[in-house]
Amino acid sequence: MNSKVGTEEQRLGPIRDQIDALDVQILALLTQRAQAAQEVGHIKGGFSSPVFRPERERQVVARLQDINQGPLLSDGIAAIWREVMSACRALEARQTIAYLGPIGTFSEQAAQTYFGHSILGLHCNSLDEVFKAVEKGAAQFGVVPVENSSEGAISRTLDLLLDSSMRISGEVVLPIHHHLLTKTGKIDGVTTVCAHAQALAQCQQWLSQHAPHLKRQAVSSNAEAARMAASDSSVAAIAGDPAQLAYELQQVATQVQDDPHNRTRFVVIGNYACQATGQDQTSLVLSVDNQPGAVYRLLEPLAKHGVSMNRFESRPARKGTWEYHFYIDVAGHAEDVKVAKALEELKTIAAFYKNLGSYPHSA
Ligand SMILES: C=C(O[C@@H]1C=C(C(=O)O)C=C[C@H]1O)C(=O)O
Repeated sequence: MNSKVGTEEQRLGPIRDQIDALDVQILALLTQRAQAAQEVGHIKGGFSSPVFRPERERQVVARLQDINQGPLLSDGIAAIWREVMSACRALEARQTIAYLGPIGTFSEQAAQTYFGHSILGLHCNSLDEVFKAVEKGAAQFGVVPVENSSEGAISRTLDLLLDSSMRISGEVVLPIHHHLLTKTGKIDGVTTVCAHAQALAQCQQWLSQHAPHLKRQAVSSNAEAARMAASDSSVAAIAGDPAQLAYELQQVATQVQDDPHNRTRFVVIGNYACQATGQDQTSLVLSVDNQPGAVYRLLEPLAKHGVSMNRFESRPARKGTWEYHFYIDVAGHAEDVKVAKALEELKTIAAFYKNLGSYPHSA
């Protein structure tokens, strides 16, 4: 039979029938999966154990990516199962996730990318509020930005991580593309460009070159800037796709961030201690006495035990002296043998030592 015979509709018809039949089978299997998740929920309920197990979800996805033979791509498998697990998890108990609001922030996108869409979002006005919401139990987890590839560390998050009792249980990296947005897509009559201070900094060269006459005003979030632009025709916002969609704005200019590869790393904070997956990272805060060679000695145990360092960041200790806290991410879980040995030695060397948590590393 010549498969090229017939009109487009005639040829698509049987394939669509096949897809419809497959969807019914997928739904039947998803229903069984959801029932199994409900059973897990009942058992966990009896033991009062946590609903969300990031390391288990990581393993579910990794195993499927491993056996996948295509044509679905690995990213596609991750995206599909993220939502499947999110919906199944919500049957155990819908998780409340705190992040910097309002609707349309990159933090919201990060939360949805990490937890899927079957969550309750708790919109906070500041990073401090996100930490408070999780600390007092109003949310099970929070999602906060920790570093940007153009602008470096989000210092408020680093300070809050140091002071709070929350631990890190996950991370998610998002590409950050900013647009210049107004209600009409035109710039006439606009006098002020609003955005979060971080976004203004990430777009400063573009603004100086293309819109030097606009007054730059920092506001609490890019989404807040978008909300303002939607109601005030003298305001343009710098914000991303989620905010543009949420506030029905038009692009005056697309991708105005100075670095086309601009990315932000977010961490998931909560009370949960992740078990090892074999692909983990551990975040530490350390300080040393102000002596020659102190930082060198601090890093020696890592080198000695073959533990690689993924990040090294310093931040003033805020004591009025020239002392610093070092935020160090190392590869591996704190319970991996070589990491455990290195950390034991680090503890004896460091003037201050805090383990922020071990969690599945986002590749
Ligand atoms: C089903 C479980 O609970 C949650 C849902 C999961 C899923 O749908 O695969 C996996 C881990 C948990 O976040 C479990 O703990 O196994």
